[in-house]
Amino acid sequence: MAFLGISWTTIALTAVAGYLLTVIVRKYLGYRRDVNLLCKLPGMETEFLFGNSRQMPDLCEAGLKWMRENCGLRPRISIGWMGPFIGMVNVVHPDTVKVVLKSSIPKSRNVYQLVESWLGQGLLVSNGRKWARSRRLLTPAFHFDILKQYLLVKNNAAGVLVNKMQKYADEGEYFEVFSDVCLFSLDVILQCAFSYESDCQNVGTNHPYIQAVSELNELLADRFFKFWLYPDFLYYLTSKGRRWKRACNLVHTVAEKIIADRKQKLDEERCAGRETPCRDFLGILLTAQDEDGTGLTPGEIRNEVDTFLFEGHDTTTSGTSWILYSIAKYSDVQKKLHEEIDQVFGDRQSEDITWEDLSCLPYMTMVIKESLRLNPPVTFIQRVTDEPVDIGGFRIPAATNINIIVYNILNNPTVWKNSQEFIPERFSPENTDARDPFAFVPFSAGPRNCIGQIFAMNEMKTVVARIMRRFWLELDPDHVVQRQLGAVLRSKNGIRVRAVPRKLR
Ligand code: HEM
Repeated sequence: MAFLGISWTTIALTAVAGYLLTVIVRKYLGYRRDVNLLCKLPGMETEFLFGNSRQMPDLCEAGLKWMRENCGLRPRISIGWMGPFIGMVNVVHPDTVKVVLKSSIPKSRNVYQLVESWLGQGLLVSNGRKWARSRRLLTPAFHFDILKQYLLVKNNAAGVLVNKMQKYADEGEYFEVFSDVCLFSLDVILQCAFSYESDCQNVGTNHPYIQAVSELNELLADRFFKFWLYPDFLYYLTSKGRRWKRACNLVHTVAEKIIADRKQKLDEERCAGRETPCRDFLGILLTAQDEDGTGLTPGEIRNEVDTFLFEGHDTTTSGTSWILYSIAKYSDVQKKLHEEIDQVFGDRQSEDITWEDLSCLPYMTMVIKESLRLNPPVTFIQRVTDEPVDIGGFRIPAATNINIIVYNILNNPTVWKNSQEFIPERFSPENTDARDPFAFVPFSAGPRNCIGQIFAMNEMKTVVARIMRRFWLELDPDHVVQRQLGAVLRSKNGIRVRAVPRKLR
């Protein structure tokens, strides 16, 4: 069969080829239009084929300096190119950050997919309706009444840390802060999230569950900067990918067992008519329900428990460690802190921090905020536009990655005068009032802000107050601390301090 002498097969193939060509041309024109829009943004010179991807000197002090310098040159918005084709918009000023954080622009798959095999579609990773439902069901777990009862856990865990520090102090030794603070934070979150008494502060890093979590953190930081290992199927072919899988399995098995045990207990209580309202995080997760009575599935509960463990442990470790570092570095700040603590404690014997104490520590709160500003645990957040959006006077096309560079926002020299100086008074009420709230975003802001912000602030205040009650901290003068970017901001070579009992000074 033929039409005007041309076979139907030829006609069909020509039509398909024409259609494909049209699609390709339209895609290309769309791509050119988007690139032209992005090219209007200020940016650094690019390198052939590599774009700007090879220009950051390192992930330590030199890299941070480079980030600050670039922010000084382009203090609102800029474009960076990963290779020749992928444009990334960087927002570093309250005016531009605000547009992104206040919106519902979703999280980018690029970065968050790396943790999906561990955390699943938990609160940190999910988007849209799934995220909104989880956020609504989980918010009651952070009600003040619940946070109040966590204070006992935090005090007990801080007591273990302080006693450890006492031993170092008795021997007059400098010790590395980060690892002990990490065990403390893990102890707190394991008890609060899982009701899991791990004794990890005494067992140390040998506990299999703790080893697996710290291995996952280490592997995540390593993979984060190796974008060629982003596809899971490639990563799992490597030995690190196989280690990641093993560690994920172990963490999931432990979490599932704890959840099952707790569920069984709840069922038994219910059958025996001894049911009491659930006041803790895991209990709330197990009993949370939508209006139609649907609760979270076992998989969803595990994802949330894993999410809170991850978000609630490494971040507070980083935050607390950098606070202790700043206190040890600035002796005038430390003196003022001691004065405030002494006033709050009066002649009380107990070293426990009460709920009321937490709101009577204004200077400590300023010190914590200033430390979070200079050394934010989370340095970077990523979103991807789902439709065109206007930011800072520029049209940003759909499907563009937006980097909210938290570190640069908090160190932006056009927003923070003498930005590299440690000045807690920046956060006094009179200095805060005039500042745009989106200038200070260590916990992010807007609908996807940190749900654990108050939990974290309470934890940091409690442990720092307990340490300040007993000790004077000094930095090891022979140890130069090197900051390092990763899943959180940590120290490449640790933070070494000496704790001197205050009564001996
Ligand atoms: C100093 C400590 C902390 C800092 C600096 C911090 C910072 C942040 C930041 C910047 C985000 C936004 C991340 C993004 O958009 O990708 C976030 C989200 C989140 N944080 Fe925190 N965080 C801290 C402690 C905690 C704690 C203790 C918990 C839990 C107990 C927690 C749970 C979460 C969760 C679940 C999210 C996702 C919220 C959502 O998307 O709805 N964080 N945190």
